[in-house]
Amino acid sequence: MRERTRENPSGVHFLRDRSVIAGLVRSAGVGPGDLVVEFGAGPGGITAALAGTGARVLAVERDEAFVRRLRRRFADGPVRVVQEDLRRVPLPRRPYAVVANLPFAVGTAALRRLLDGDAPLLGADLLVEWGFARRLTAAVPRDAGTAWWAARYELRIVRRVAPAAFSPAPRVAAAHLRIRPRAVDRRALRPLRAMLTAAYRRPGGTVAATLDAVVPRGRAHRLARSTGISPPAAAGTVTPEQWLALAVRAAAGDAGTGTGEQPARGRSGT
Ligand SMILES: C[S@@+](CC[C@H](N)C(=O)[O-])C[C@H]1O[C@@H](n2cnc3c(N)ncnc32)[C@H](O)[C@@H]1O
Repeated sequence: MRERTRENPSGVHFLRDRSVIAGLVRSAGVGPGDLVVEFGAGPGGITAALAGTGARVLAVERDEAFVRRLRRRFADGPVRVVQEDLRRVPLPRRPYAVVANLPFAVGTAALRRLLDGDAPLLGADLLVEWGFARRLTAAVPRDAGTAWWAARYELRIVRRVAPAAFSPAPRVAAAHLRIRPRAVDRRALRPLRAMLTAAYRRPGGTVAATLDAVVPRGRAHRLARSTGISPPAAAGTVTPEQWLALAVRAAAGDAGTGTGEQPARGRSGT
C-alpha cells in the first residue's frame, strides 16, 4: 500500500503482522521447484517467508536502498533481486506465482500487468487497498476491464487486514486478494472480449441485443437461453461468469447452431 502523509512521506506501509505474511505464503502454496515473483519486496519480510518455502523468488523492488539491503540479506538464498519498476519488469516465461503487499498507488497497474495479457500466471496472493478489492470482486464489475479479469480469473477476498498489521498504519484497511486462473477454452476469448465490449458500451441494452453484436443474426436468443440467461435481461446485470459461459457456448457452437459461432463481421468490437 502507498499513502503519503506528513508522518510517512514515502507513503510505504510495511507489513509487520506475521500471521498475515504466513497467510499470504500459505495461500500461494509454493514450494521447492516453484517460481514466485514478489512485487515491491521492500526490506524483505515477505521475501524471507517465501524463500523459506524452498521456492525460487524473483524479488522486484524499485528503491535502490531496499535493493542493496535485499541483496545483502539474501546473498546466499534462492532469491534473485532485480531493481525494476513492477509496471515494466520483464515477467518470467515459465509458470509463476505472485505474492505482494502492493504499493497502493500501483494496484491497478500491477493487475493490468498480471491479468490483461496471456502470462503463465499460476495465481496471485496480494494485499491491496480494501475498497479496491471490493470493486474487483463485485458480482457485476463496473467496467469492462475488471469484467475481463473477473471472467478469466477467480478473484476472491480471503480476509480483511486491519491497518494495525502495517507500520506505519495506513488510514484504510487492506484485503488479502486471491487470484486464480479459470480454465478457459482459448477459443472463447475473442467472443468474450466482444461481448464485454458491447455490454459495457450499452449496459441498459438487453442481453439479446448485446449478443446480436457478436453472433450471427438470429442466434442471440437461443444462445442466451442455452445458458439459462433471459434474453430481455439488461446486459448490465450479467456477471463475468455468465459472459464467460455465453462466450464458451458461442465458441463451441453448441447453442443449436452446429458450428462455432462466428463474430458478426464488423460488429464485434474486438
Ligand atoms: C507497501 S511496501 C511493501 C514492502 C514489503 N514487501 C512489505 O510488505 O513490508 C511497497 C514496496 O514497493 C516498492 N515500490 C513502490 N512502487 C514500486 C514500483 N513501481 N515498482 C517496484 N517497486 C515499487 C516500495 O519501494 C516498497 O518497498
